[in-house]
Amino acid sequence: MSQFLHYLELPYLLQGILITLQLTGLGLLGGLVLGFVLASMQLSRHRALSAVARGYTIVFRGTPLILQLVFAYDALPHAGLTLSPLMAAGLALAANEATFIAEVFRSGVLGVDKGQVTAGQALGMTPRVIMRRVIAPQAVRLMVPALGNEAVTTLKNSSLASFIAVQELTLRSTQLASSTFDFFSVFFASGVMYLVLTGAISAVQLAAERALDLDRPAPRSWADRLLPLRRPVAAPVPVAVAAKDTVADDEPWAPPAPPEPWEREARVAALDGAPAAVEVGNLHKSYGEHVVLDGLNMTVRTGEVVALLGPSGSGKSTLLRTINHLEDPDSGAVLINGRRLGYQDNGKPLSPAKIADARAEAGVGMVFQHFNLFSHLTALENVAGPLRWVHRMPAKEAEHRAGELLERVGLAHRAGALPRHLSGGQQQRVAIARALAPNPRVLLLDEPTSALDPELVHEVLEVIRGLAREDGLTMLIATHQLRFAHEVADRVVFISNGSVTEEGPAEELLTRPRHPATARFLRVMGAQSVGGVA
Ligand SMILES: Nc1ncnc2c1ncn2[C@@H]1O[C@H](COP(=O)(O)OP(=O)(O)OP(=O)(O)O)[C@@H](O)[C@H]1O
Repeated sequence: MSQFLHYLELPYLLQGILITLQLTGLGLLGGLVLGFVLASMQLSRHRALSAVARGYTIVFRGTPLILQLVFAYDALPHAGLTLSPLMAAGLALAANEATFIAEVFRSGVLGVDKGQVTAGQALGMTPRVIMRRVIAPQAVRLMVPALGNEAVTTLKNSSLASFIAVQELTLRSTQLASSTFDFFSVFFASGVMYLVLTGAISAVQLAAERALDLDRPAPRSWADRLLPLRRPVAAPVPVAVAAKDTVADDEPWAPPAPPEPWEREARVAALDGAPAAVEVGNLHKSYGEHVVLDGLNMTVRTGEVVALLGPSGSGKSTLLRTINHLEDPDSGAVLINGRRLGYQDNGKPLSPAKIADARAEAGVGMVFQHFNLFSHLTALENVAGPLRWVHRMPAKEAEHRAGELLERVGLAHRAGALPRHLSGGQQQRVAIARALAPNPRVLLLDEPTSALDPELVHEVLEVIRGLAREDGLTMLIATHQLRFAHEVADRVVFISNGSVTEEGPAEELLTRPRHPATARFLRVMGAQSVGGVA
């Protein structure tokens, strides 16, 4: 036992630990830098870069590290690069680790929900802003456990450097054991030293995971306070505001009646002669052989609310995404307030960064079926963030506007909540507030209630109804809610087989369809909804 304790504090072995740590640091830092480059190349749109990175990965992941160590130490001098044993081992470790770390980076980036990236694009964020504000913060959280693992692996792999005579802990332990013949005590002490080192890495990993944990409770001890990156807790909100979100049990919700004929007439008169906000001309879009939009034409006037109906798979989402240039059309044109989004004046497509700016300028807001909120941000940050990052609004002003909009959708009391702590209806209301924040001229809503439980549908419809009736916002809404379309829409456009089958005033089309396909659709959908349309 005394020998074991003696070895634990023997300077010869302690210096070995120092060299092990240097080697691990070289391997890990080099691996992180090279891994980042490799992951970026693999994720790049340029096939040549991606192919080079994959080739590198195949070679360095598919050959033993020990061969790579020997190569770096013995073969590189023939190519004119002579390195010390420590540097050669560090280089080999870094080159090998990089392939695994690149996979960690890549899976972290790919692990972020694609819907959030689409939402970022729709909000006018450039690819760089999306990477920095949406993907990276979430990818880092996904990557920490795997990176901790890689750090431990690098530390253990550093022992292979003994093959090229690097004086690290394993080599020194072997030398000591050979000279003292006290194999058990020496290797036991060496094992304990490795355990302390890997334990320290695990502790750092756990601390990082905790620091990045969005659900971390408020700090209770001084140690908690040392951890940075805590999410701010929203200030309590007056009960009067909080009460807005709840519906009393004894007050059953009933859908409001459709507008009176005079109300409809007043709206028709108000819209008469209004300029076109969205013009879609001869739009074609196919996915491979599958033709989704086949020469579709339609117009939405400023201030008009148009309900887009059609069977499942008829291309409603594709149309909305193409209007906002989230999809490239194969041919045809989309004009937003008279301007073609996504193209230069000479007809050439804009770069992704320029498209993002054009989107922000065009003022098209979008609400998605699955909400697509940024899951690492609170409700308030979801609304305020894009105002700061895209529209350069000062933080205080952005938060103030976000607070107002959350109050408007009845969610001021949930401003500090993460999306996963909100119900589906609440998430969709936050998504609507986020889309409204930059004051869009046109709002596209892609089946905003179809992912919601039936009892949550009305709270979202109430908000949209308010936008149509009180704010006079131009809206194009893909929906299966016939009663809602009847009540809110000025006009209904029915699409099937990639083009407009029938369109007309909501009242007329929903109650007296002319085309058999529309009549069939309304019969099926009407039978599914309680009470049908009327
Ligand atoms: N990225 C894609 N790649 C291949 N096919 C796609 C893609 N996006 C949509 N589609 C196909 O295009 C067709 C139209 O899809 P879209 O989502 O636009 O229909 P929809 O009318 O919105 O349907 P739903 O009412 O069910 O949401 C579908 O057959 C769908 O499978």
